[in-house]
Amino acid sequence: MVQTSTQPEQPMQVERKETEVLEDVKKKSDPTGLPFYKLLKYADTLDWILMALGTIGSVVHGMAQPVGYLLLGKALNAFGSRIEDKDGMVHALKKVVPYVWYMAIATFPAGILEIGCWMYASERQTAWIRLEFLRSVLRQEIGAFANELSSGKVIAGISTHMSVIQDATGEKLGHFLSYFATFFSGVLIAFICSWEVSLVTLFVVPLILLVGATYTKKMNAISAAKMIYLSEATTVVEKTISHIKTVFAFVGEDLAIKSFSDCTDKQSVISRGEALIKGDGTGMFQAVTNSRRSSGGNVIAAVVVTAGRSSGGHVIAAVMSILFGAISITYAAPDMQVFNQAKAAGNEVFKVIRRQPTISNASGGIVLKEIEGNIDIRNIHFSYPSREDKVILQGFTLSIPAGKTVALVGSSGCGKSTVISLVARFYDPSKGVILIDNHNIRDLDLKCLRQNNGAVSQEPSLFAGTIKDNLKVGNLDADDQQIENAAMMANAHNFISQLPDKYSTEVGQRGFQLSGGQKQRIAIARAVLKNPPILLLDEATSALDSQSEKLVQKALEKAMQGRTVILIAHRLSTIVNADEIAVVENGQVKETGTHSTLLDTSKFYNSLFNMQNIRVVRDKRGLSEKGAEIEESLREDPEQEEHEKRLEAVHFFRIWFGLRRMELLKTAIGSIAAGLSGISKPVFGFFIIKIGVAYYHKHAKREVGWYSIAFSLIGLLSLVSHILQHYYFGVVGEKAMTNLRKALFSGSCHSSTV
Ligand SMILES: Nc1ncnc2c1ncn2[C@@H]1O[C@H](COP(=O)(O)OP(=O)(O)OP(=O)(O)O)[C@@H](O)[C@H]1O
Repeated sequence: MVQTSTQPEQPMQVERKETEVLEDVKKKSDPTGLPFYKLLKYADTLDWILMALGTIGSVVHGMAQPVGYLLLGKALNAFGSRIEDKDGMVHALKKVVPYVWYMAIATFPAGILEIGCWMYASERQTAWIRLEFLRSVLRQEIGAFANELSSGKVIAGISTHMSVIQDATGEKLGHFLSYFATFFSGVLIAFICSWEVSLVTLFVVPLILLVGATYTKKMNAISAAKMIYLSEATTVVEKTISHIKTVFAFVGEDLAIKSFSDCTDKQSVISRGEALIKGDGTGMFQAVTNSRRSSGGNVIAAVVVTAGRSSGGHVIAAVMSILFGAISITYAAPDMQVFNQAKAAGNEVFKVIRRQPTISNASGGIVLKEIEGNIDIRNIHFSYPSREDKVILQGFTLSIPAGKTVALVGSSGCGKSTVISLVARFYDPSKGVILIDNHNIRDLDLKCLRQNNGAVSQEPSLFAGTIKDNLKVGNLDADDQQIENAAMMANAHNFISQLPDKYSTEVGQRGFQLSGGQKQRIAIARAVLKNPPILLLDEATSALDSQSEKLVQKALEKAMQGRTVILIAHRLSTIVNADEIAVVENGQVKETGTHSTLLDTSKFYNSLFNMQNIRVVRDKRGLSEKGAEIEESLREDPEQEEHEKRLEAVHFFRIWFGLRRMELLKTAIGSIAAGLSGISKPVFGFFIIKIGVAYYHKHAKREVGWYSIAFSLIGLLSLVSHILQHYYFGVVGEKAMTNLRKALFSGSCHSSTV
């Protein structure tokens, strides 16, 4: 059973076994990803300059640490070699102190350059990628949106994926370079201080790289899969919210939450693996670097010092520079994870950017100055790309002379709307041609074709914004008078004038705050404002009551005058005046004629007419539009606001209270482990100083040996604590996120019913 917010106390049972999900991961993830440099594809000259400055900042910032160890080594020498001579010690220290100041002064602007330049450059580049992504999405053919470009994928692409790319190509890249600068400058300084000790210490580096490579490979696959599951979860949310009324009407909240939970559960399973790999990886890094600090390396250092080949301070500087250089590479490991995520995200995003639409709306093709509106549909065969086996049109032929109105009738699903989609060239037929003014529409410029088509569809689609914004979609240059005239023609002006803000009234997401009939009248007004020679009306009056329908019908008749119209309507009253009516059956035009001729010749048309005469009598009883309905829906409810605030608070606390006792125990263990990991660092520092000073003592080798054993034990403890810290916090963090997502999602699903 899947946990929902209504049953938060029930344990989440992950139905899929871990192996099953990881198999899925292998199938879904593209192990190659996108080469990282391709993420910088949109960098212009200014970006490259910013990145160069950022690199300088990162390198200087990164070098500060080993330079600091060098200075520490020099200070230790000043102490160690002049323990009895205080004046000499102070004199030697005075030589070192100015360099400490220089270093401090240099790191300040370096830090600013590192963060500022990288962040600004990545911000600029992702703005371009976002734009290209959106351009590409809007260039695609309609068919692509059924599958490849689902709304969830597009939203995840433009938001989640983009912020991962921005993070990786900005701040994280700066940090990454800084860590590597620490490593390389550390190695250089170490060799200058003592090449013998450096060589021994360097043995640790291949091990670190091996651990790093294994870690990166595993994280790669996981990052890609997480992206996919995140997109899936986003799609579920988008689908539910965009059809929230239907979800409520069919009590589909629990089903929606279950689908969402399935996605987040898969993500949880992956995240558990991720946390383990992260813990193992970080712990191994620590173990490998600490292994060098153990007895063997330090004893060799003691030999070098007692043999007089180097000073104690320089040996300490050499060891610390290489080790902390290697540790800084371990700090770069989480950045590498972000790079992997960015490569996976980039892969998804650039796939969309590179996608070539089968019907391109990029300029090209014949631009007709004026379209008369003769439409000739010849022997069209068509099936939808997502269901190629189901043939919708097979030999559909119809001629519509300019200025005439042809109505299509036929049983539901026979392909009437499909014909309209083909005339607007949302799809291309597999066989046959559609000619407009004797030009194959494939040869016409797509924008020109669509600018000359005005469509009002079965489901009028309005954008969030004002009524005026929505009307202006038809003609961006229209003035207020033209807008009002179009609204009058569509019988929309009256109800718009009664709204509180008239034409400036917000219609809400997808016109949520308007009734179906009002939305449809705005869509008609929008098409009228466009003033196209060809009108495609697909059930344009379907959402209107009989009284409004009559008024709109009159308006449409006016609007249809002088234009070529393809009209689809189930209500015959809408089509009786059409110049020609075509009866569609089995993807073909079976009969044509006027209303009166078809009543005699077509059995289908005749029975449709008789059926509707009965219904019209019934319909008349119940239908009436409530003018005040909208004002009511536009009014804000203070109690609702208060309730929402309370819900917000509840959902926030639910993130933590939703965690069961086991998770709290894990948090406690993770916290203790994190505390130990943190403590281990100053303890290491303490022993390093102890070892450094021991080099100057009589029994240097023995003392250094003991300290080194203590060092190894702390190293082991640090390994275990890092693994536990990352694993438990990773698991609990993911659980808390899952709880939050579910609480938010179920909150929005249930909010109207609570
Ligand atoms: N985007 C799509 N992908 C796959 N199949 C589709 C798509 N749109 C419609 N169809 C299918 O194509 C067939 C014809 O649909 P169409 O909308 O053209 O029918 P219609 O005659 O306009 O129906 P109605 O009168 O109910 O609106 C239907 O079987 C429908 O399921």
